[in-house]
Order: sequence, then structure tokens, then C-alpha cells
Amino acid sequence: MSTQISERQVNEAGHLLVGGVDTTQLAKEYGTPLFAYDTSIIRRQITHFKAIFEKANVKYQISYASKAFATLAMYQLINKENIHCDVVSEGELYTAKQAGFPMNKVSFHGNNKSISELTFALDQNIGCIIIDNFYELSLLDQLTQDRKQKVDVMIRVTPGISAHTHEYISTGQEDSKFGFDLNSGQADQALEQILAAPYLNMLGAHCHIGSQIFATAGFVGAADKMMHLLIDWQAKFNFTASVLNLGGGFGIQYTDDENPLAPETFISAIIEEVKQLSSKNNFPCPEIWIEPGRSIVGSAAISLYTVGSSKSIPNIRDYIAVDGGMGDNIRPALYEAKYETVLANKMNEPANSKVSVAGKYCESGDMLAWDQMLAKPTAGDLLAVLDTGAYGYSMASNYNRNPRPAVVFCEDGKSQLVVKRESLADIVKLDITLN
Ligand SMILES: Cc1ncc(COP(=O)(O)O)c(C=O)c1O
Ligand SMILES: N[C@@H](CCCC[NH3+])C(=O)O
Repeated sequence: MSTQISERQVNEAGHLLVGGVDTTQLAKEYGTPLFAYDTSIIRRQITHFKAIFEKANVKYQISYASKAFATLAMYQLINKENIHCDVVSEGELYTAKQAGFPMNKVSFHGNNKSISELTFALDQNIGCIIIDNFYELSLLDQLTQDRKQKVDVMIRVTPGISAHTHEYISTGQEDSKFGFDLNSGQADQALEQILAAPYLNMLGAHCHIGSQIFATAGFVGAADKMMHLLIDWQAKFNFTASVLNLGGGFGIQYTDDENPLAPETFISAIIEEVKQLSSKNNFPCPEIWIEPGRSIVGSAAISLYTVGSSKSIPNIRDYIAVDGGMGDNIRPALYEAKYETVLANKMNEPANSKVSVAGKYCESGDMLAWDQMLAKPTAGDLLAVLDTGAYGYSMASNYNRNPRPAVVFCEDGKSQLVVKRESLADIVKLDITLN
């Protein structure tokens, strides 16, 4: 059984709880589809990450990768936990600002930041810009000279490490759209240009090898390559980096047959590698930054849907359809991502019906989960897809002109609406009729 269920309880009526709140009550009060987060899980994960670094006695920074789930309430929550965050667009930066998130704790990523985005970031006195390419480097150099404004920067490097994950979410290999290539010397060239730029204050280097990674080897390999880069920079350019940012990507459990490593296994391995290489090379141990997204929010939410139609194809498959789908969770269609599901209103009934869960979108690929063992489903039941806290709501769309779902935060038996359900009026609010 997924971590989700052991985290959550079931009440006497056989209803699944989230943060102590009965999911059938949530469905009644807020409607479906609905994302329901247990915020205590988010907080606990952050505390856990912090404790690993504290124990290792190294300087560190945890920067929540807000693309995983970015709303006003989420930035507020992260801020209360006193960690940094990273953004990848003006929209995320604007949301963080509106939430009162301190701009000096924000890093800005992106492989094609526009002049308007860079200007907005400089207007906010953003904490750090992670420069991705030569075009951005010259834009930022020019902008900061025009404004006579200093800004902290790092460069994103592609270390030439292939993480073992879906190819669409693997980013550390040489053949990637992200970052300066390490092997061909582009990273060195970028450093030289930054050191010559009067208003760019170079902190160090960043890499991110991919997402939903289950083995330490890729992280250790990346830490090794990046440390050698920093050591080389000191020898070649007399530049001593103060920060090594190793990105996010720590895998979480979505299904029973997945067995992810605990975050401490990944992080301890990274810390060990960095410490060893710094002492062996007499290089001051840099501040280690990580950018977890999925591992902070992924297991904290479930998606709730109402079961509608069903279809049984003799000797082939039984389908049930729910009132959401690829518009609120594109991951199965995009990455063949697997999830576990339960009938949240029938948790105490035997799960002996094998069904596949279809969405309501006009695409055959709109499936949320295949071959699930559920209590016998009927129309009106409440289906929960587990572990949907990361890259669910943040990747939601209005495909087929379906409104995007609402989001609630739950804790200690109480719920709070943090994103309203889109209305039909919202669906047409940007459209303009012909004259
Ligand atoms: C630069 C960067 N940092 C951090 C992350 C977060 O990754 P994850 O959600 O897998 O921890 C991503 C997304 O893959 C990313 O592109
Ligand atoms: N969106 C992806 C993760 C990659 C995102 C960021 N580089 C997912 O749902 O798994």
C-alpha cells in the first residue's frame, strides 16, 4: 500500500481522511474534482530535509522547486517553514511576490528567460538568477549595467550524467536543452564572461540531473563532476565558488512496486562526496543547495473524483470514468506515470474488482490508472488518486474547456479552500467575441 494510505486514516464509516478531514465531506463541501493536501506532510518533509543537513554539519539551503505546486497559499506555507524557493517564470515569481514571499530567498531558473522576466526579477531584487545560456548571460550583463544594479548569479551546467528516469524528465545528459555544457568547455567560458561583468556576482554552479530518480549514483556522479569543476575554476581562474546547487529530483513512491530511497540516503551521499572532495583538494566546502519539488509536495495530496459511467468489455477490461482526467493530471498521458487509487467512501469494503480509471476528456490516452483493485464501484462513489501533490494542479489545463479543479489544505481535522474551482464564466473570461 502506498505511503499515502498509511499516512491517512479511515474513519468508522469507512471513509478516507486527509489531514483528519473526511474526504466525503470535502467532496460535499467543495465538489469534485478536488486536490486535497495534508499540509502536515509538507511541513514534516521540510523538517526532515533540514535535519539531514543539520546532522551533517554543513552549510546548506533548501530551495523548494515551486513548479511542482505553486499557489499563494503554498508560497505562504513554504515561507513559514523558512526555506527558499525557485521559480521558472514571471508568473511563478509574481505569485510568490503576491504571497509575500521574501524576494531575496528566490532563485530564478529557465532556459529562455525574456527581457521582461529578467527586468521583473531585477525590479524585485531577486535573490539569485541561475543563468542558463550565453544569450541570457549577455542580456543580464547589459541590463545590470544599464540599471547599475548588482545581482547574485550561478550558472546551470549540464554535467553529462544520465539519470535513470523517463527520458522526458531527464535533464543532466549532455544532449539537453538546459544549461552550459561541461565537457566542451562552455561552463568555463561562461564563468570568464561573468567574472568580467561588472554587476554579476558569481556564487557558484548549479546542476539538475532529472526528476523522479531512484538511485544515488547519478547524484554522486553529478556532485563529483561539479566539485571538480569548482576546484578547476579555483586553479584556472582564481575564483572560489561559495555555492554548489545540486538541484532536485529525489524520487517518491507512487505504487506498491516502487521502492524509492529515503531522502537521507540521497542527501547523505551527496554531502559525503562534496565533503570528501573538498578536504582531499583543500577546497573550502561550498554551501550545498538542493531544490526538491516532488519530494516535498508529491505525497501530501490526493485527487478526489466522482465516479460516473462505466463500461465492461467481456474478457478484455472493465472501465470506470470519473469527472476529471488529463486536464487535472496530465502525468499518465505524458510520462505513462502510474498511480494507485482507492474508493474513498468504501475503504472498509474488500478491494476485489479490477477496473481501469478513465478520465472524461476526448482522448483515448486520458486514463488515470490501469487495472486497479477497488471495492466494487458504482456511480456516485468517490475515487481518490493518491500522491498527486506534485505536477498535478501545476500542470492543469482547460482542455475541452473543462474548468480546473479546486484545491484545499487540510490539517488537524480542518479544511481551507486555497484555490477556487474555475467557473464556466472563467472559461470564457479571456475570449473576445467578433465585432
Ligand atoms: C532546475 C530544477 N530544479 C528542481 C526541480 C525539481 O525536481 P523534483 O520535483 O523532481 O524534485 C526541477 C524539475 O525537475 C528542475 O528543473
Ligand atoms: N513535470 C514532471 C517533472 C519535471 C519537471 C521539471 N523539470 C513530472 O510531472 O514528473
